[in-house]
Amino acid sequence: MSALLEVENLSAGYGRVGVLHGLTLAAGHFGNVGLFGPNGHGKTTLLRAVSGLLRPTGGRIRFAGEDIIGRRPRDIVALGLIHVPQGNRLFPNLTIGECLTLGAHSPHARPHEAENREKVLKIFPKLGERWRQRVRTLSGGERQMVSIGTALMSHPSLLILDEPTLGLAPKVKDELCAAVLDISRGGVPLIVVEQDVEFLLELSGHLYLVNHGEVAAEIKPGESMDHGEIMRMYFGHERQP
Ligand SMILES: Nc1ncnc2c1ncn2[C@@H]1O[C@H](COP(=O)(O)OP(=O)(O)OP(=O)(O)O)[C@@H](O)[C@H]1O
Repeated sequence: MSALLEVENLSAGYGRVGVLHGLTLAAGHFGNVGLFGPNGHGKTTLLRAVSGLLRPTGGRIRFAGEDIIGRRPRDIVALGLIHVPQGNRLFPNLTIGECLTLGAHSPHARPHEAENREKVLKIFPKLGERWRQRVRTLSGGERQMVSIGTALMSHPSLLILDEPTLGLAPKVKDELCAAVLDISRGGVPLIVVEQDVEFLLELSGHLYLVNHGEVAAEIKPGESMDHGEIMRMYFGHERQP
């Protein structure tokens, strides 16, 4: 089966500082993909290049069979590749309802607005209960639900989540992880960056370790590496990142 997203020999960076050095990976052919690795080694840079927010200096990115390097982010969104970046990027004065409606703005998403709204409110019932509440008054966990809900309204064929549980309290994190698993069961393939490898293993059997701007290791479905083995690969010995 050919991959939905193919990244080949990708180089990218900021000014004269190179961050990605010939990174190659594929996603969307075995289901979900998990990315992990030390902080500052290029995961976010990779995702920004894939979604058109950063122009790579070399290599190829293909999505659904099309070369997407040089395309505008909004054209990449129109192809169904949706990226939820790290941190709070919502408009603070919009209500939850307005954010979700904005998510369905593109011509590709509009025909599916009602069906996607129903899905989002099933996954995150709280968003329906708080429909008219402004984003600036929401907790971190609730904002993350709005971000992911808005992305689902964009009718993704591949959804990228960059550290969706960053900075959340354990109980809220568990709720959000359960919602992400729910989304994946609904048939949308995911690429998820997370430091919590246990969660990534629950989500996917296909993981990439990104280190120094390259793929340092790939764990393919069926290789069934356990958490301890992955930690040894990561650190040379067993411990949490
Ligand atoms: N806008 C920017 N300008 C200059 N350097 C940047 C910029 N954004 C990121 N970098 C640098 O690029 C390198 C890779 O950062 P990146 O955010 O891709 O790493 P990461 O693996 O996603 O880390 P984390 O897990 O902490 O999010 C870091 O050294 C970072 O300081």
